[in-house]
Formats: sequence, structure tokens, C-alpha cells
Amino acid sequence: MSDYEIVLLDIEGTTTPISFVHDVLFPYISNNLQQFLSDNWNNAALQQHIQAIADQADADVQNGNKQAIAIDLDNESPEEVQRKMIQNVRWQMAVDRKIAALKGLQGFMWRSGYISGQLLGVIYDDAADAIKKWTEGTGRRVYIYSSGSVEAQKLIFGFSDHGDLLPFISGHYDTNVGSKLESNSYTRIAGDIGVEPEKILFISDNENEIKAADKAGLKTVVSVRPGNSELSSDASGRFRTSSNFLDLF
Ligand SMILES: CSCCC(=O)C(=O)COP(=O)(O)O
Ligand SMILES: [Mg+2]
Repeated sequence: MSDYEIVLLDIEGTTTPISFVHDVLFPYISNNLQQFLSDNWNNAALQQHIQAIADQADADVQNGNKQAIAIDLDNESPEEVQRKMIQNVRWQMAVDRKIAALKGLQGFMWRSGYISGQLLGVIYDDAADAIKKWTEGTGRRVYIYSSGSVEAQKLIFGFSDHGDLLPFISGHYDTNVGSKLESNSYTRIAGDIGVEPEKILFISDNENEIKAADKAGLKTVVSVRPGNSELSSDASGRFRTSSNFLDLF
């Protein structure tokens, strides 16, 4: 086995093209939200996601966010709540906000899309092959850390264009463990998995996530894929990069 006991993978820009997220997953939400809200209004899980969006909107309004729209769940009609939900979701998706309330609702909605066959998770060929190669008979484990909710993560790997990859994945973390931009989040993940930080290889397209993981003592690789942001001059040269995970080790 290489030095890495654990490979911790980001999704968007790493295992999955950014274009799949922005051109397929996000439009699925925008195009179906109104119908989904009215069809599933009495679903208890949906109501929890609505509560989370409303709580986030309250916090945003209090913080002076001009785009956020407060929702009064106790006094407004379902139609009014649904209208405000759509507005809140729309502006947050337009700025690609990586926040738990939005990500939770997205994951919940994507489930119907994957189950009906409307959605099929896209995983780069080398990423799917590497996940299998790294884990099969090696004792090494692969975990996911993405801003996408744990539910969304399980869907994209469970219903992927490379079949069900979940048997190769030992666990999932989303922003409930902390922001991907904070080094404490990586320390927490290492503690939760039960290994020293330096035994973890973290791969992400986002150099600020890479810097946070590096600060926590993890090994890092920057994922270079079509459509990913260019590395800053500060980061290039400082961090190892890869566009084919099968070449990593
Ligand atoms: C599988 S989750 C869909 C992608 C998503 O919504 C997201 O925010 C991914 O962010 P990442 O941290 O994986 O770059
Ligand atoms: Mg990413």
C-alpha cells in the first residue's frame, strides 16, 4: 500500500465535470421546483427542508442580505411560501451558494430524478476506475467530502454512468462537518475516520480547499479537469496536480 490509507474526494470538478452539475443537476431543480413543491407539500421530509431554507432566509435577512426573502411559515399560505421558496432557491443557485439548507433541498429533489431515470450521475472514467483500484483488496478506503449533501453524494455514486460505486466508498461528509474552506473541518474528518491527517490524500479542484486541507496536515492533489478554474500563481508549483487519477499511485 502507498502511504495513503484514505483517499478523500471532492465531487464537482474532481470526480464529476462541473458542466454536469451546472448544465444538468441545477436545471433539474430550477425546472421542477414549483411542481415538486406543490406535489409533495405534505411530505414531512420536504417540510424539514422548507424549514431549513426559511431559517437560512431569516439569518440572511438579519445579516443584511438584500436578495434573501423572509418566509413566515406560521402565517403565510402554502402558495406564498412556495413562491418565496422558489425566489430564495433561485438567487442562491445563481451565485452557486454552497450552504447546507440549499444543498439539502437539492439532494432531496434529485432523488426522484435518479430513481425515475431522468438523472444519471456522471463520473470521470479514470475516477471511477481509480476508486475501484484504490480500494479492491488493498485495505485502503475512499471517502467523499463535498458541499453536496450526503444524500446527493449517495445518489450520484449510486446511480452513476459506471454503475453503483457506493460499495467502494466507506463514508461521506458534507458541510455539516464544517466548511470545506476551514482547516478544522479536515482535522475533524481525520478524527472521525480515526487516522492521522497525513495518512489522508485529499483531491479537489478548489485551491482554497486544498490550502485548508494542507494546513490541517493532509496530503493534497489539485484536480485539473476541463472547465475547472485555473490555479493561481500562488498555488501552482506549490501543490501536486492530476488530470488522471490512475496515474497518482
Ligand atoms: C453530488 S452533489 C452535486 C454537486 C453540488 O451541488 C456541489 O455543491 C458540489 O460541490 P463540491 O464540494 O463537490 O465541489
Ligand atoms: Mg469541487
